This record gives sequence, C-alpha cells and structure tokens, in this order.
Amino acid sequence: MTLPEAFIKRTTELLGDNFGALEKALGETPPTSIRVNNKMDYAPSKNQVPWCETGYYLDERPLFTADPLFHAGVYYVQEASSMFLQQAVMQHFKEARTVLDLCAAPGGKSTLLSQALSENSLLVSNEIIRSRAYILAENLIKWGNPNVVVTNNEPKDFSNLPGFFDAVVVDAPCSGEGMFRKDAGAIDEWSEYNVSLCATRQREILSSVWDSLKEDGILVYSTCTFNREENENNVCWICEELGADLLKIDLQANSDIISSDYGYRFYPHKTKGEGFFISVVRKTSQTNKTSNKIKTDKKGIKIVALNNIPTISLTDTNNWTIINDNNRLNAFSTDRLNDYLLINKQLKCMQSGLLLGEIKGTDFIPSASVALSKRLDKESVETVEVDLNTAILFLKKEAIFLPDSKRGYLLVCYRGQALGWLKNMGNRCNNLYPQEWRIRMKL
Ligand SMILES: C[S@@+](CC[C@H](N)C(=O)[O-])C[C@H]1O[C@@H](n2cnc3c(N)ncnc32)[C@H](O)[C@@H]1O
Repeated sequence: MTLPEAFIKRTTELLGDNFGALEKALGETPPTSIRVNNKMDYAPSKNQVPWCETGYYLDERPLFTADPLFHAGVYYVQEASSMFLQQAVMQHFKEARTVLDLCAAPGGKSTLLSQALSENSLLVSNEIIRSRAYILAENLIKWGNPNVVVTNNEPKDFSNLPGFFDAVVVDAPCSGEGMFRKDAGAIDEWSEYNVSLCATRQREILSSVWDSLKEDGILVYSTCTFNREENENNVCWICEELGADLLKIDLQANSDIISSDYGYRFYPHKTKGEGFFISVVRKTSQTNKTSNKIKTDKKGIKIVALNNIPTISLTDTNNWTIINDNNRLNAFSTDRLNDYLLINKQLKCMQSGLLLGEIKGTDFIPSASVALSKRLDKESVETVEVDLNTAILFLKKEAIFLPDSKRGYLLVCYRGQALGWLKNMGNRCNNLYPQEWRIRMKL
C-alpha cells in the first residue's frame, strides 16, 4: 500500500514515533467482525469484541452472501471499532425516546441503535443518497425491529422538527483515513484539500441538524478518519459555537482506546479494528421551538383491526394501530402514532412502521418486512423449514417445488429463521422474495 506523502507527514505530526506502527498495521489484513442480533442464539466464535457484548471476531472472512442466516438478519457484518457506539448508548441515552441517525446507510450504526435503545423508542434512520437509502431500508427490515422509520432527506430538512429528538447520531461522511486498508479507493480520493472540504461539510451538516435536537439532548459525532480537523476541532467547534458540554465515556478495561481532548480514538495498531473517532456531547443551547406549529392530521386515515387481517398476526396484539394506505397495511405502535404521522408529513419516508402486506382483490399478500420482523407471531402462519440448497434457491428468487407441503402462503425458514414468503400451489410455488434483494452472485 502506498500512502500519500502529505498523509504520512500530517499523521506523523499527530502520532510521533507511533506512526511506524500504524503504517505497519495498515498493511495487514483487516480483522473480520460481526454483530449478532437477538433473533436466535448465535455465537459465531469465542472471540468477543471487548467493548460490545454482541460483537464477535471471526478467524477468517466467509462468503457471507452464501449464508442464509446473513439474509435472515441474524447478524450484521460491521468493523469492530464502530461497535463502540454501544457504549455511548448504554452510558448516555439508553432511555432516549426519539433518536435520529442522520447519515445512516448502509445501516451499521442504525441496526446497533435499534437493538440497544429501549422497546418504546423510535429511531429515524436517514440517508441522503436515495440508492443507499434503499440498502439501509433493506438492512433494517432484515434486522426486524419495528420502531424504525427510514427517510431520504437532506440534513436541512430536519429543521422542520425543532427539538424533536432526544439524541442525534452524526456518523459523518469523512476523508476515510481509518479505512485505508479496507478500501483502497479511500487512499486514491485522499488529499489535504479533501480533508478540509470534509471538515467544512461536517460543520454544515451539524449546523443544519442542530435545531432538531432538544435542549439537554445528546449528540454523538463520529468519523472513520484520523486528522484533528474532522475530529477534535469539529467537536470543540460544536461545544463553543453551537453550545454543548463534552461528555465522558467510561472505557472500562479497554486501555488501548485513546482518550483525546475531545473524544475517543481507535487506531488499528492499538485495537483490533479500523480507525475510528467518536465523541458525545450534551446540548446546552436553547432550541427555538417557535416554529413548531406542526399538527398531526388523522383525517382520512383508515384504521383496520388486526384480527381482520388474514394470514398473519403480530405479538403484543393490543399495541398496534393498523392503517390502510391504498390497500397497503402498515402497523404502527399505538403510543407513537402521532410521531409517525408527524414524520410522514415532514420527511420523505422510504419505510415507516411495519408493512404487513397488500390487499389485492380477495387476496392478502404478506410482505417481506413482516416475515423478517421480530413481532410476527410465527404460530399464526404456516412455515416450511428448508435445507441450505433450497434456502439459496429461494434467496436467488428461483423456482422451488414443495409438493408435500401445505398449500397457500408459507413462511420459508432456514434453521428456524424466516427468510420470506412463498405461495405454494402444489405443482409450483410463487417465490415472493423481493426482486431487489435477490442474490445475483453465482454461488
Ligand atoms: C460514514 S457513512 C455512514 C455509515 C453508517 N452510519 C453505518 O454505520 O453504516 C456516511 C454517510 O453519509 C452520507 N452523506 C454524504 N454526504 C452527506 C451530506 N452532505 N449530508 C448527510 N449525509 C451525507 C453518505 O451517503 C454515507 O452514507
């Protein structure tokens, strides 16, 4: 790997004698790590990530695409350093009711947040680039937690929601110095000019979203780069210009994580993972709520009783409000319905609540979202357990024959984990796996 001269000079100034160790680590193979969902008992190795109880290192990198459990949302492939967000959540905003993950695709932090936050929380997971927002939605649907909204907005659009969020996570687009060994493209794109461009853009993003954070609310700021311009200097600017107090994170036994004046640094030569910076602050400045005149409007909303829906049922039966939107049935947790309606009105929602399915004539076609949801009552549906080969055929959206199984909608499961639906007609099955999710790779 050839590092840019200017990067070597700047990073040597930052690290002194330790630069050699960093350079050596950047030439090594990056460790592989995954974070496990609570869908099933799954311990992929004995080698846990020390700062995240659901994170594991793997001895080698398998072909994840060939593992149906990956598609079932049993785990998420995430580099280990960024799993430290778990500590920020546990120590500072575990009970937050409404949380925004502003720069969220492909979903590493959002899947972590949706699991770490309390059950009645609501996570708005946003991505500015539409094609990436689709991938974000797919990953969150597969993760299966219901109280998530996926939006496709610019940071400035959140100024319509002053003081709405108890916590905001900004995992900012950055110059990616910490990703050099995983992503050669990050080296090609790196320049001093790009570092300063990124630092300026990060401040713009932070300014735009600041008003949507309530006073006393928590902001998490993170990057995967080493330079101070995009890290400490920006956090110092948040504290002094936007108005916030820096908060500490207890590192527990993780003495190789470096505490700096404005946050915490992960270096590949010190901890097993990629380069990462994270900081947590509490907002002290006032939020101007005068523009908060938005009213939720329930006029024209068609509510459907859960027990009137054929084919499926949800757990926690009493807690859902089901809305019929042009024959698409969406379930929302009743005590957060107003918030959902407000978000739907103010933002471009790609996915909101739990899509149950669609009414077509006399048929009700259950959705992939409900198949993968942790809230589907599996007792209420017919399931079919398939072997590895059949699971892969299903995930490729190819033809499957199950002449000995029941007719009608079947939930396809692999090792007890739902993958999606098919409709069994006896002589053939309609494979209902979403076209855009199908495995395209030759396995
Ligand atoms: C570091 S990545 C986020 C990774 C994600 N948080 C995760 O854990 O999987 C930064 C994201 O910011 C988005 N982004 C780029 N420019 C942006 C902007 N001006 N405002 C907000 N987000 C932006 C990128 O598309 C990218 O998805």
